[in-house]
Formats: sequence, C-alpha cells, structure tokens
Amino acid sequence: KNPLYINWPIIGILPSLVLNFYRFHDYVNHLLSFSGHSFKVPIASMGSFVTCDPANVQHIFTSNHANYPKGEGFADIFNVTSGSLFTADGESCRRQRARYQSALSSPGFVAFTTKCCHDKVEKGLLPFFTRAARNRTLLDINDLIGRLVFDLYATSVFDVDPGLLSFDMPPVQLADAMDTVMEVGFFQIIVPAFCWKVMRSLNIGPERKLAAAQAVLRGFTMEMIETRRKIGTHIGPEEQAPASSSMDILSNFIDDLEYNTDDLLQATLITHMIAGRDTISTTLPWVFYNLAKNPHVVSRIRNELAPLVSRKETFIASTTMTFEPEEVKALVYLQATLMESLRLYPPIPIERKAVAASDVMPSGHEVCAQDIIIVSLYSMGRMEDLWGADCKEYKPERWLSKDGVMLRHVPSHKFLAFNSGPRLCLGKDIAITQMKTVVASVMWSFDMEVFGDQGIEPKLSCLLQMKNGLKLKVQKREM
Ligand code: HEM
Repeated sequence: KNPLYINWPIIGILPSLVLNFYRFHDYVNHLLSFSGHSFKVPIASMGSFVTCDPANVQHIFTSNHANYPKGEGFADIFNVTSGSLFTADGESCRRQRARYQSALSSPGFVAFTTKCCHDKVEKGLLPFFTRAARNRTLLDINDLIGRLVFDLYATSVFDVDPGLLSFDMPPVQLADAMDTVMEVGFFQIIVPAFCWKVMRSLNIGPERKLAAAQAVLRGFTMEMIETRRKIGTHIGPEEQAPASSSMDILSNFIDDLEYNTDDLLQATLITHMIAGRDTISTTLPWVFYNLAKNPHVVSRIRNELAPLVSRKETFIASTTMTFEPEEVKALVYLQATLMESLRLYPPIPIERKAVAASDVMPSGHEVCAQDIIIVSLYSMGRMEDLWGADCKEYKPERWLSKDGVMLRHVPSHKFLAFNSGPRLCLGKDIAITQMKTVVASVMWSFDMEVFGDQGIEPKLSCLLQMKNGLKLKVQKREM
C-alpha cells in the first residue's frame, strides 16, 4: 500500500492530500481509479463526495439536476460574477440562459465574432509565427494565445480591442486578474470555507490578491459601461456606425431592464469574458502541445485542409493562409484533434456541485444535504473502462466513425468538457469554430516542435492552464 494514499482514522486523507497537493489532478485521478471511480472524503473541506463515474455524472447533471445546484457556496467563491448566469440556479438560471442563448445565436453577433476571429488570426497571430520562424526565436504559445483570446473576447463583449496581441507586448494586467480569480477560486473550493472567509474578512493571504484582481476587473468593466452610456448604444448615426455596433454583448444587455443594476451588468460581462477567454485560452496551448508531439496528426490535418486551399484562387505558398470559420466548420478530423485534447486536458478540470437533499448515487454512495460534490473531468477523460487501454495516448481517431468520415457521438455525461444536461455550455459551437480557425491557419503554414524538456504540468487553478507556459520552436513549412 502506498503510504501517500493511506486513509488515516480521524484525519482521513489529509496528510496525503497535503503531500500531493502540488499534483492535485493526478493525485485525485489515482484515488478515483483505485476506488472504482468514486469515493467519500472524510474531510469536509474537500467536498464529501468525489466522482468521475459517468452514471453518477448523468444523475447529478441531468436526471436529478435540481437536487445538485451550484449553491450559495459557489456564488460566495465567485462573487465577482454574483447574480449572473455563472452563479445562478433555478428560475434565475433558466431566464438568464434563455436571454444569453438569444444573444449568442443572433446572426449579427455570430457574424461579428466570426470576422473578429478571422482578422485577429490573420493580422495578429500569424505575424508572430512568421517573425519567430524568420528570426529563429522561441514562441511562448501560452502567452501568445492568452493575448489573442483576450483581445477576441474583449472585442466581442465591449467592441474594444485592447491590442494585447501586438509586437510591443503590452502588460496583461486584466488577463492576470482573471487568472487570479480562478487560482484563488481553486483554493477556496479545496480548503474549508471558514479558513478563506476569515482571510477575506481580514483581507489577507490569497483573499487580498483576489480583492485586488476583482477591483481591476470591476474597474475595467465599469469604465466600458460608462463609456458606452456616454456615447449610446449606437456610435453616431446609423450610416457612420461600425458594422459591429449593437452586436457586442454589452449592447445586448445594457438596455435590458432585467440588468438594470451596475453590479449585475458588470457580473454578466465578466461572466462572458470568463466563459470564452478562460476556456479557449486554456485549451489551445494543450492542442498545440499535442500537435507538436504528434506530427502524423498534423499531416492528417493538412490533408484535410488541402482541398480547401486548392479551391482558393490566390494562394501563394510563401505566405501564410487564414481559413474562414465557415470553411473549417465541416472538417471532422480537425475537430477530432480538438476533442481529443479536451478529453485529456479539459480546461475546467473539476466541477463543484452542492447537494440540496440527501440522495443515493447510482454508484450506491449516499450524499447528504449540504455535502459538496467534486466531479473530476480530468479523471473522466483518463478512465480505462471508458476510453480503453490506450486512454493516456493522444489519438484523434477515437472520435471518428469506422470509415473515418464522421464524428462519433459521445454522450456529454461521458465527455464532460462542455458540461452536460440543462447547463450545457452555451458557447460550444462558437468555441469549436474559433479554435478550428486558429489551429487550421497555424498548422497549414508552420511546423512546430516542443523546445527541450520543459516539464509541462498544470497550474493549481479552476482552469487547467500550463504552469510554466509552453515554448515552441516554429518553422515555415516547406511547400
Ligand atoms: C473550449 C471552449 C469551452 C469549453 C471547454 C467550455 C466549457 C464549459 C463548461 C464546463 C461550462 C459549465 C461551467 C460551470 O458553470 O460549471 C460552461 C458553461 C458556459 N459556457 Fe462554455 N466552454 C467553452 C467556451 C465557451 C464560449 C466561447 C462561450 C461563449 C461565447 C461559452 C459560454 C458559456 C456559458 C454562457 C456558460 C454558462 C451556462 C450555464 O451556466 O448554464 N463557453 N462552458
């Protein structure tokens, strides 16, 4: 028996949790595989029930979801989004979801975000790759993608491009503030609430850092709201207004009477930034990491892209190529490469749920009112019974039908990266299209290699970000 995993009387797994905290997700994965995919934790701080069992997940997220809200504890942890969809349950969640869905699916918003993505990749991202290939300098893909996605989401929310993705590399204070919210949030999910609540009331430790980060985010969103109120939803007469005017998220909500307090409007805008920026900027570096390690997958992506390129009239091999989001939508192999990366590296590695009333899980475990449930998405993607003996390997083929021409359907309670049930991610299609645009455009023109042995590992955060970034050697592809 490994002493690191001993469940002691009274103190339970606390010593082993402390010793293994630095590699939290792998540690939990290990405990889950030893325990048959679910276990109860005698330390209330860590949640009393931890699972990655798809039957339990279906029960919690779909069949009996009303009994498993996010709960007040979640709203306390992410109080910078207080009242918004991110922390809402019940009727408020239903209303806000419907409102949000209509904003995200409006043709104007879709066209606006699609164009932003194409332009940012062409004029912002690819020039960095070209420069790094020419000068033989390393690219910190984590930093670069962080800047790209922050610009994209600030533009889609406020119609303002902060220009973080520019050669002079401006400071990323706002993006750092968003990362802090997720890092401190992780600490708050794991340690007993009374610990961090005392720290919060004294404004010390991580809570001090969190308060400063929240002030930065609130200050920025308030400035954006006030500027918009001054100039109105439409920037001048209709004919002078940019194509994007009234398409961004702020325009969608600013005149809505349900969002008539500054706090709720701010929280809603921050939620959108978190929903899109945090997830995509966490996912893409892992995708590039997997592709750099698997050149045969890159060749297959290029084979899938080749017919699109041959249809373009103006392709010059020595320049770069930016694909249109509409063009890449139907590419199944490219999509499989993203899904496979999300399986192994889900950007949201754990989900926290509260228990409203006592219940018995399909696995036979009992949960009581006030318990906390932690679902490990990270472990779900690494279960041998579900994904086979090669579950640790990166194999996009597992997502394809036998003839390789269609994507295989995998139910969301088995592949939870986009959540499941009535709270399924509302931006899934947008996210997939944007990520496909980025990956196709980069991989068509550039070869990449992971530089040296960087000891790639995840940060301790509610996001599965890379702890030390990812340095890539890039080369213009010979065509
Ligand atoms: C790789 C990309 C993405 C992944 C893996 C992802 C995953 C998720 C997950 C796991 C949740 C549930 C989170 C929770 O509340 O516990 C969620 C919710 C949500 N996502 Fe995404 N997401 C992605 C991109 C996006 C984008 C780009 C948007 C918006 C354009 C978006 C909009 C939302 C919204 C509005 C919710 C809240 C739904 C609700 O609480 O009922 N997501 N997403």
